[in-house]
Amino acid sequence: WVREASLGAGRRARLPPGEMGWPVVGAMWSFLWSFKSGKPDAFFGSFTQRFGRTGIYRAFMFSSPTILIANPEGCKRVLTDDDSFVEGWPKATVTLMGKHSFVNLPYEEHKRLRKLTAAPINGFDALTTYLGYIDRTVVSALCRWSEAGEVEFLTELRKMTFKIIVQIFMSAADDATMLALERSYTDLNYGIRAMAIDLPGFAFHKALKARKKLVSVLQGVLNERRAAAAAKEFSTSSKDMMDRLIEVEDENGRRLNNEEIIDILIMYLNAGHESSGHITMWATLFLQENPEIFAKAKAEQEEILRSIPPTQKGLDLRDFRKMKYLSQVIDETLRFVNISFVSFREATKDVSVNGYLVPKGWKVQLWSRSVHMDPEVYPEPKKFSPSRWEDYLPKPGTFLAFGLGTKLCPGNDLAKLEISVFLHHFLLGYK
Ligand code: HEM
Repeated sequence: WVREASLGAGRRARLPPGEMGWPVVGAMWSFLWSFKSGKPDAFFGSFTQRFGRTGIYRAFMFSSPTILIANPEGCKRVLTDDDSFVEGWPKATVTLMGKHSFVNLPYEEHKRLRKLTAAPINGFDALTTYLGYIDRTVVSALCRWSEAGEVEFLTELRKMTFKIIVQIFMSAADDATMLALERSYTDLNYGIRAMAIDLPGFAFHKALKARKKLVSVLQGVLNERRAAAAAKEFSTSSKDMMDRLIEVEDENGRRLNNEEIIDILIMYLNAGHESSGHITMWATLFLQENPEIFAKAKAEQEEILRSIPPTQKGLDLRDFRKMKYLSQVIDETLRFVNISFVSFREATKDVSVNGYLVPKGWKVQLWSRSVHMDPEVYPEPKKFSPSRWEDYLPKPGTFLAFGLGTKLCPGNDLAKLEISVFLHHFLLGYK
């Protein structure tokens, strides 16, 4: 009531339907309960049931009055309007990713660092450079697991995708560094969407400790790099992302300090392995569970293998771009699993979205999960059906697996390539 009353009667009347829930916790219990109890759609579904299919509601979450949006037009409007909306992630996310990471940067600084870091990850040339390493890492992982008897699939996949992203960002990381980083990321991730309660027993408390470890490991690597640069011990091999971040200057000649570089690395290394590992796992399971889809995907891989000239060693990037059906399997997995189920923003001014008021200073949550599960957008949404993507170009705002606008995931093509390489080998040689 306190939050809403301060808006005044005129603005209050234009708010979307909804309720602010319990004092202090707002809708957090019901949000956490629905995910913890394996019913992730129950939370948003309860708003639709109680307040109608407006696709835009008000609630109190993560200690802030919040507008929840789950319709394609509303999501597109917010994600593409950088004047009216800035990042609005919960306190736990910003603290754990770091105040200099992309979840908290001013517009111009974000633009500059994004340009510097996105180009060397995506695009034809960059991906061609990484393909060989990805292929070798996948093949050796599959061989190792098949000899190991029983392995924990997701854990191993996360190790595999982590190895790839570490190679891209800090090429020379040794095994001990890699292991130390990877263990800490597991704890860090439990705290990222949690409430920021720094008391023993809470996920955020454990995650803060993990962040400290990550900072200390990355600080060590960074110190070594700077020392080597000072001693002019330049490596003759090509620059990795850490080198680029050390060398970049803004228009005034200012370079990034250690704190800034570490926050950017913590964010990229995390974003660059968690989701890819999960999506690879789910895509593999869906293929295994659906023999017809498996057979069709396998036939496509065999066809592509047959089409490569005998002089060509292995598949190149063009061959991966020919994998139409496999790409549909991956898109359907992204839609169906919704690993990045919600994005967070904050309104910098009063804005009208879908005819309702989003008040200045309020948080905005964009529920891509609910857009992907809306039967009016995707008929029979709970059916895993790769063929729904055949000759289908999603309208803007209807497929948000990688986001939209200036924050669109810079690793989208890299992620799809990693998943495709894995599924290629899995389909042809394993079950
Ligand atoms: C299947 C795998 C992946 C999924 C589903 C995914 C999903 C997303 C989504 C939805 C966003 C937008 C968040 C927003 O709007 O606020 C995002 C941003 C981001 N992703 Fe990914 N991502 C994946 C893989 C990757 C990889 C491989 C990398 C690194 C190379 C990466 C790095 C990032 C970064 C740095 C951002 C922040 C971009 C910015 O703020 O400008 N992601 N990702």
